[in-house]
Amino acid sequence: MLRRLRQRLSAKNLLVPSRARQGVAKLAVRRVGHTFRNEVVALRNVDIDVHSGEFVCLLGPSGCGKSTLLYALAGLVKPSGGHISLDGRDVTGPGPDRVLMFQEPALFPWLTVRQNLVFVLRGRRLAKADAEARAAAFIERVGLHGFEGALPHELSGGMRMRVALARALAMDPAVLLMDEPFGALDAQTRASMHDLLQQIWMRDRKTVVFVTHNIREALVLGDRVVVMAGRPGRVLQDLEVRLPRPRDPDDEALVEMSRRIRAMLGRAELITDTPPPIGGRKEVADEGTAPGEGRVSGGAPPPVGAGL
Ligand SMILES: Nc1ncnc2c1ncn2[C@@H]1O[C@H](COP(=O)(O)OP(=O)(O)OP(=O)(O)O)[C@@H](O)[C@H]1O
Repeated sequence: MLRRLRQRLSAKNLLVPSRARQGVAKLAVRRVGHTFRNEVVALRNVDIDVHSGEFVCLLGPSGCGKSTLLYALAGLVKPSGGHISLDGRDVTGPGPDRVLMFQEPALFPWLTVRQNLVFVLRGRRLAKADAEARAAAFIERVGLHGFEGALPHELSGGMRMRVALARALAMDPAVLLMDEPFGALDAQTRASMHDLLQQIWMRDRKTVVFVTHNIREALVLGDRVVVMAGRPGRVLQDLEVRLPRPRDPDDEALVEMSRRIRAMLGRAELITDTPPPIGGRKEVADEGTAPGEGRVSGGAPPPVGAGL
């Protein structure tokens, strides 16, 4: 009882509403809205600032507009309202300052690990020797030393994702945009990718926007977790995670935080413009809990007394 209370109190101090920060944001999202085919309101009035060196997770159930927002940041979707700027310049399309990573590593199957990296670096006009050296450094960084000559089909799913991460980092974008990149990996491989990404981020402090529907993944990785809800897609809360790194998904405070976010999402389910789609939808997962526990599904009653 006392332990639970202590957990709750510490989670309350470690997960707080984000404060407005001084200085120009690296990425500024202002009143962004997007409607598909004049009928699906994927985003409404979204305001987010991402500062240099921040790791921001966009968290929410399927269909709440996370990917639409990420693609708008990438310049692949032109929002129907509002605007987005990067380093003070309007985002009007894709550019080399942003690299987007998907669940699929999207490697060239006929090229080796080294060649996959060198190819994109040469495409960015790096001299051959520089591209080779940079590729070698980033292959080492993701723990694939010794696999430079391997073809993608000779690697496991986790190793292929490491190659995709090495390639994205080697391009040195101003912002790395990640769309559920570890969603297709098994739990153990995903945990090792979380460790790797945390380790790399602690060293490089790259600006990252990471989409997920997994609450613990967001809390393990994010400096901030922007909690979104659907129908229409909107920001519910922008939270700062004050847990020290590296983070453990089974840390008691983190588990308590995930309960609070799940409760918040449960309450938001009851406040929507339109009914949920027929046939249900992907739930927000709170990994590490027993089956059925820790998930938000359509219309679930909100847990009591877990408000932020
Ligand atoms: N090209 C499109 N045309 C029409 N509607 C779309 C299109 N892309 C997305 N939508 C709709 O916009 C809404 C937001 O979709 P989006 O993919 O951004 O959500 P999401 O939160 O990323 O979901 P998921 O986690 O399942 O990827 C959904 O209702 C979706 O059906």
